[in-house]
Amino acid sequence: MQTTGLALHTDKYQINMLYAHWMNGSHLRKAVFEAYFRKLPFGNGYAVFAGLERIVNYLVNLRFTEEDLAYLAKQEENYKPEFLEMLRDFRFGGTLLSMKEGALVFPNEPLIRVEGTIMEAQLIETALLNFMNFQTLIATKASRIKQVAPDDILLEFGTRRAQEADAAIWGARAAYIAGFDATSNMLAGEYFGIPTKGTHAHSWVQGFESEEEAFELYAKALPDQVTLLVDTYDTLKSGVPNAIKTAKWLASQGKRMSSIRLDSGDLAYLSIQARKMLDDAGLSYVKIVASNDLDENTIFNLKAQGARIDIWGIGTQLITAADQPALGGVYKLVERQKGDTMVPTIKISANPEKISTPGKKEVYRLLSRSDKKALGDYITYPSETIPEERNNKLRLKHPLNSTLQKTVKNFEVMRMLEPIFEHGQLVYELPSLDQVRDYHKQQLSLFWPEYLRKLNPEIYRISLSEEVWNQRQSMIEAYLEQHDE
Ligand SMILES: Nc1ncnc2c1ncn2[C@@H]1O[C@H](COP(=O)(O)OP(=O)(O)OP(=O)(O)O)[C@@H](O)[C@H]1O
Ligand SMILES: O=P(O)(O)OC[C@H]1O[C@H](OP(=O)(O)OP(=O)(O)O)[C@H](O)[C@@H]1O
Ligand SMILES: O=C(O)c1cccnc1
Repeated sequence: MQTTGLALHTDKYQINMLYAHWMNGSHLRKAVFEAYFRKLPFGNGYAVFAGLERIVNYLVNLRFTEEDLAYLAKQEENYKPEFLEMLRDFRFGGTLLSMKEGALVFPNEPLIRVEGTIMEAQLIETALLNFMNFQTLIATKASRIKQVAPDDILLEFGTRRAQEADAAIWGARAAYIAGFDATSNMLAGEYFGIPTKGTHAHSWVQGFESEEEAFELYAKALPDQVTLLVDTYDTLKSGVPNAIKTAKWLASQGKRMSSIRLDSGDLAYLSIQARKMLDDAGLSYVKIVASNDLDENTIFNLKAQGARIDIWGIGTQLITAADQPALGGVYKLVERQKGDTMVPTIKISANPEKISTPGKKEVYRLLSRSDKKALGDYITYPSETIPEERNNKLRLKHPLNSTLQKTVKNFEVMRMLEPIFEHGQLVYELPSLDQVRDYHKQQLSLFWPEYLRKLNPEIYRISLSEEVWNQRQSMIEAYLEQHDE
């Protein structure tokens, strides 16, 4: 897993813009960018924010190596040597605020805010989105799977199908944040302390004269962790009976076999039959693991069919987010320096959903004082104050449609954007992975189940303060007036 030497993990257009700013003398002007996404993945009602640890590692180590500079010197753009000299001393000196990993997050709210020179804020766009988009996507997919099997054990098995090594490792971590229990990836276990689990493959069984012999040898070698894959030949006629023999032998040695694994066929039918066979043999403690292209929909269906599966091994569909393989997070300039002051900027688009919201912003989660449940997220300018007294009241405005309004009363506020870097100094202590998991659980507990269900969830409201809404509207109108023929 690469943590250094990532300065060129960026799009060429960023370097070209930095160069043009440098030529123009504007590279040290201040700028504020915000990262957000516009649409939730998988038709889910929320996303699970992840990627911050990777972003922090990247920013702490961000510098151009001699090899990077030599490579830049060879580009057809003919960057001047003085520019490359300036890059040699480059460090991230900006201020960054972010949602915490494990937070439930929603469309069109800032997830990360970066304030710094144009140079530093622009350079990092590509890597920051790369990390945030992938990890948030996988954490969200994992959270959907967790929603359908909240009390079962979930194992992440995706490495062989992941889009290369980093995706496997950070994907395993993202899945763990959202409630998976273990990963098969040993490197992810070593780096992050994620519990690791492993059974065996068909090749173990194929490698011996008989299935019975293979099971016996495996149990002898690893008597404390025996899970036998029972579908190499015939699950019910040979796999399960042979596993029962092995389990009984283990019991005679004072050991308990952990589980059997089903990896093909009708998993509902086979698990029900296998459960019965194990119970009849007095092996009710032996659990059933299932794998084979599973996702939240197959698991939900299998449960509806009464499948007796205790542990789910989930690979391809999770690690590649197969039903939606990208999260469309974007990074937009919201303020720029003009003379001695910062002014808001807007991006206009014919598509109203793509018009950005100007000015640097805060995100507050409003929680009902009576039941502590989330009422909506509220986006303000940092200078605004929110009424915090008892019986307080606030008018919420839909970001795109001013006629959609709602009044909320008697709420508490949770400030969502956490300071991570201040003028280049890391001011945030990265939590342990288990703290991130706990935070995610707390976040889930703030939401009514209507927002969390996997099919057609209730839409959670994100609202702009009156001030933000008016600023956005006046900039759109100013633009339209200017361009009115
Ligand atoms: N009872 C069931 N209801 C719904 N889906 C199921 C059920 N049992 C298995 N599945 C799913 O159906 C798909 C079956 O895939 P496929 O036909 O490729 O598997 P197979 O033929 O059983 O095994 P193999 O992987 O060896 O080809 C898998 O995604 C599996 O998880
Ligand atoms: O199905 P996934 O969710 O990706 O889970 C991981 C899969 O990887 C292994 O087999 P592999 O796919 O390598 O071979 P197989 O299809 O022949 O079982 C394992 O037996 C699972 O089926
Ligand atoms: O341990 C397992 O059973 C396993 C691990 C990765 C992929 N498939 C299965």
